[in-house]
Amino acid sequence: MLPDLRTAIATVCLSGTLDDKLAAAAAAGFDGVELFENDLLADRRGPAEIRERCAGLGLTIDLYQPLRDFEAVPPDVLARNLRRAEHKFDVMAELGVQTVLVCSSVSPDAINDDDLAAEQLHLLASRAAERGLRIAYEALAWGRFVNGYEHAWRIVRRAGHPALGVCLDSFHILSKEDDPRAIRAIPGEKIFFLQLADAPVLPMDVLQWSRHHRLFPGQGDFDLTTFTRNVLDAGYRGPLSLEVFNDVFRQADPYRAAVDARRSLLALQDSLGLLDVPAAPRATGYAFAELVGGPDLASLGFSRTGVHRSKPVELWTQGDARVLVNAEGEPGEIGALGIAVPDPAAAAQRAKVLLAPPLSRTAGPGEAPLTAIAAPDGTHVFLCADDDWLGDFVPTGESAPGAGITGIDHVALTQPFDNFDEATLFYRSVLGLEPGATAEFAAPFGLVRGRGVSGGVRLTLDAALVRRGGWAPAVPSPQHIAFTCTDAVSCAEALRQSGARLVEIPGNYYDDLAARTDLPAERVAALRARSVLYDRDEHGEYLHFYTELAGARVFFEVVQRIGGYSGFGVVNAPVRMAAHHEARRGR
Ligand SMILES: O=C(O)c1ccc(O)c(O)c1
Ligand SMILES: [Mg+2]
Repeated sequence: MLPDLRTAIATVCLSGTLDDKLAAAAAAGFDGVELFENDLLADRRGPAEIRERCAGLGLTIDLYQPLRDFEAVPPDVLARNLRRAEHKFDVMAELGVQTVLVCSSVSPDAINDDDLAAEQLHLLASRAAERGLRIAYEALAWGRFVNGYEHAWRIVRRAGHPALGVCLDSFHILSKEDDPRAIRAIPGEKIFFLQLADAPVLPMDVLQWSRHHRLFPGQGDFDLTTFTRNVLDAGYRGPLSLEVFNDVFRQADPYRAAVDARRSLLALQDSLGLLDVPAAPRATGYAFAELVGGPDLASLGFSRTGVHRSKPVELWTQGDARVLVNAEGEPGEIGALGIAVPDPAAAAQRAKVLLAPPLSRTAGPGEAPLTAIAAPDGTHVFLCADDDWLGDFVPTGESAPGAGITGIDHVALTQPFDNFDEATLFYRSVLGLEPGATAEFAAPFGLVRGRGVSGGVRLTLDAALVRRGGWAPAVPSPQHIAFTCTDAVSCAEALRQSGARLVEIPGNYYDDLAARTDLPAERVAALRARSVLYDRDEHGEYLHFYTELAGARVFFEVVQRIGGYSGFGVVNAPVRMAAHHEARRGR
């Protein structure tokens, strides 16, 4: 039997007043909350009223937090701390919450003495037990003397009180690279609470890292699956609770952030085998990419091979590259992606369980029923079987010779910065695309962060880290479709001949390329003559070139992968961005 674990979220994760947070947590389907003390203090309602409000929303209060700087102090400080704790116990009784979090002391009053810490926590636990309450002791990674979970557990064991246990927080444990396997040595009933947070690995001060950069599970670099499995192996059956301090989430619409949060726990439960959901689809490629408005595809060698039976949509093809051009909507952006999956119904069921917003679509008579969901950036994602959907297009019989484009390599979707991590988790959990390393590069208008996600299809997500003032272009950053070819130099040559508008790359780029690589001079000359960019990694090479902007928000790339090159030519992005800006402004 799979344990049916409850899910909770700390109110500190979400934006707004306490009521905004509670309503959002309930709407996203959480079972409970960790009530952060400051959220209570700022609320006009008394604890009993807040308890009622939570009950009305179907939420339990699973933890009251935090009680700070309690243990291992001189007698006069202890007396003050007990008085403070008694007051909190009164509040907890009214709130109907049983467990309070005590985080390891950071106080200058604290003494480095485990026996004293154990003795004072024992005293606190016995006061709590008199009221039917319990104490969960958590090692903060920056605790003055106690900053590792094994140390906190030693103190709890030494104290030996049934109302005293540990709270395990994945951030404090994984940020220090502590081995989570030792968690299995803790009896499950002594793990009173489990807090989950992911984070990008950042070599920085751990307190700052924790307070600004935590992420929901699946969005960062930590292995939450192995971590949580260890906790469950120990016998813990309490809630899976998110405690994520993040500057962006704290300003985001709490309803949206709560859904993102809940999706992260559903995906984690799935990775642990605890969720009844179809496995992530194994995408087999792009069925199509859909552009809104009409950029010129003929000059790229595409043929208009079909027109939709009932909608103002044309099908343009070249090799296996299929682009739909939709006449309806804001011109010049990527409106939709068609992803080919072996079992669209199963993929749709998974998307539903993982809270992907469904899009209602009307299929005309005889047309293929396609499931579509909305990605966080608004892109419509169609889950397609084989080529069924092609039957919705009436063939035109048109066929141009083509320019050597053979398929779709990747689609690059620019994200609003605030949705970057949400988008990564969406594509990862709903579609089973694995994120690659995050790269940052200096573009003409500031730092850009980018990340590929891939598995059967490749996508890149990028976002400007900040956008301020009126100097940077007001138009949203462009998106692009990258096509594959087998010979980038000859493809660029052919497209140039046929009048395609390709980006011209400055000579400085090639001078530098010759200086930093061992490429033969003729090869550099051939790249230079056609403005083809170059990159390589330990697996292979990447040759690529770009079209000018073909609408307000879109351009095309053509790429040739040689060997097992797995990147996206990110090093070359700033050169391309400068060229696009120049063209937009009028050289
Ligand atoms: O940053 C903090 O102070 C803090 C408080 C409570 C926690 O559970 C925690 O992990 C961190
Ligand atoms: Mg914590």
